Amino acid sequence: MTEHLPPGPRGHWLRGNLPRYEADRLGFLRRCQEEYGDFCSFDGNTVVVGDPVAVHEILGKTNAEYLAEGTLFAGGDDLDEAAERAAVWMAARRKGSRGFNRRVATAHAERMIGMLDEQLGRAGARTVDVQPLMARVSGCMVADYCFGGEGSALVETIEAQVAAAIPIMSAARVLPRWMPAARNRRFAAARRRTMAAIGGIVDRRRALPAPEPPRDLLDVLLAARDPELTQHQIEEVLRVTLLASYGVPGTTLAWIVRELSFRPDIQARVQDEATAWDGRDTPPELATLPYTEALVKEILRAYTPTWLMGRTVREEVRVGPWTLAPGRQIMFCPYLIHRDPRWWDEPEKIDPGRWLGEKAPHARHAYFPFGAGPRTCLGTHLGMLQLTLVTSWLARRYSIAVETPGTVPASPAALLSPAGLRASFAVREHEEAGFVSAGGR
Ligand code: HEM
Repeated sequence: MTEHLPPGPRGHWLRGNLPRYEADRLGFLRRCQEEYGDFCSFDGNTVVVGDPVAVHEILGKTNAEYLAEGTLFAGGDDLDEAAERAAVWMAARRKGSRGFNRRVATAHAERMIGMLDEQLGRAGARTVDVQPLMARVSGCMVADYCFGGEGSALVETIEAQVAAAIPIMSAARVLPRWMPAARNRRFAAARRRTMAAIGGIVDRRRALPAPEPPRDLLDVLLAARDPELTQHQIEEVLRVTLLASYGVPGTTLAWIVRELSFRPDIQARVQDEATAWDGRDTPPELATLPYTEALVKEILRAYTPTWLMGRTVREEVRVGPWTLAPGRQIMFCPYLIHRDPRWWDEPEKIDPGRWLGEKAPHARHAYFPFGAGPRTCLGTHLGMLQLTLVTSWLARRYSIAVETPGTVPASPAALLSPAGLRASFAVREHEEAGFVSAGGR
């Protein structure tokens, strides 16, 4: 078959569409869709897909016709080498996914509210930047999930690696990894430190008797049998988990903070559910927080942290009416699909209630904050649990004062975050006693 790419804006003769994209990423993608429809060439190498059914099909064929390896906009990756990396990861992922079980998640849930209290306690009465604060909370949570109490020693190392990865992940012009650019060198050094820290914890834990039941993801990975996971597989599952979830729930929490303070009606309903729970030793069951969970789903719709995703074509494929050659990049924007009036009623309105009806509030495949297909998020259940419980506890225990909540712009970089959101968190008088848990106070 001959390649047949969709049309798209011509752009500058040398720099293509990058300058206009960089000036207003979401606006540019939206305008492309309005002008060219659901399939549009960003440049001669990257195709933007806006049709949710086509996106779902692409995600479903990942590892076969498409690869999740590779970075957005980057062309010329070695496809065989990327497919090899995908196969190694999938073998580790299959075994590692056993560590994402209900028992480990429940034990972790009992500790995570204490982590939120600790971080907010450090902020005291000061007005602080919400995004980094909540990123730290989510970093502490994932480190705890992976390593229990030992995780806290790793939080700053991971934070440094994420900081080194952001300029690479959010850039629209990608430099090959072998290029000795400062940002690539910083990333490589941070990655070496992360791997050394993870390897050290795995070695120490391996030398100890295995606890029953397993307390965290590392315990589960070390206990895997028939066959056992290799050291490399264990370290890969931990590395990918730490990086994939570092900051993603935190970004969502930052948007939730904004929404709770911006919308007293929503805050009141979340508080009602939170205060109906009278246990102080165990976190509430998710089933008792339907409105809070609906708010989390709604925020993940309207402010999807992973606002832009992509795949690399591995074999010649047909995408809608177009034919793409191996090596082409596909890009799709969950943010735009989640706000498209063809698939949603009143998509610009934040309405948790839309999730409380019998029927899904959207057209088929038009909601995918956790991705889909064989590379879907491993922490979907855990992420929902973390976000719902932390939101409930935030609304119950803290009075939040946000500076200018209505004017916070969405900043689409590596993640979609509320740029410049600042707030203070004061403990409500009747909540002074706080939550009592093993990992908390
Ligand atoms: C707000 C919460 C979260 C959101 C919105 C989210 C979203 C995502 C998305 C969109 C992907 C890419 C999926 C794809 O390419 O199809 C992903 C991958 C992943 N997520 Fe999450 N995530 C969240 C929380 C978590 C948590 C709490 C963990 C684990 C502790 C986690 C672990 C992972 C892993 C390991 C992958 C890589 C999967 C692979 O490549 O095979 N995520 N996540």
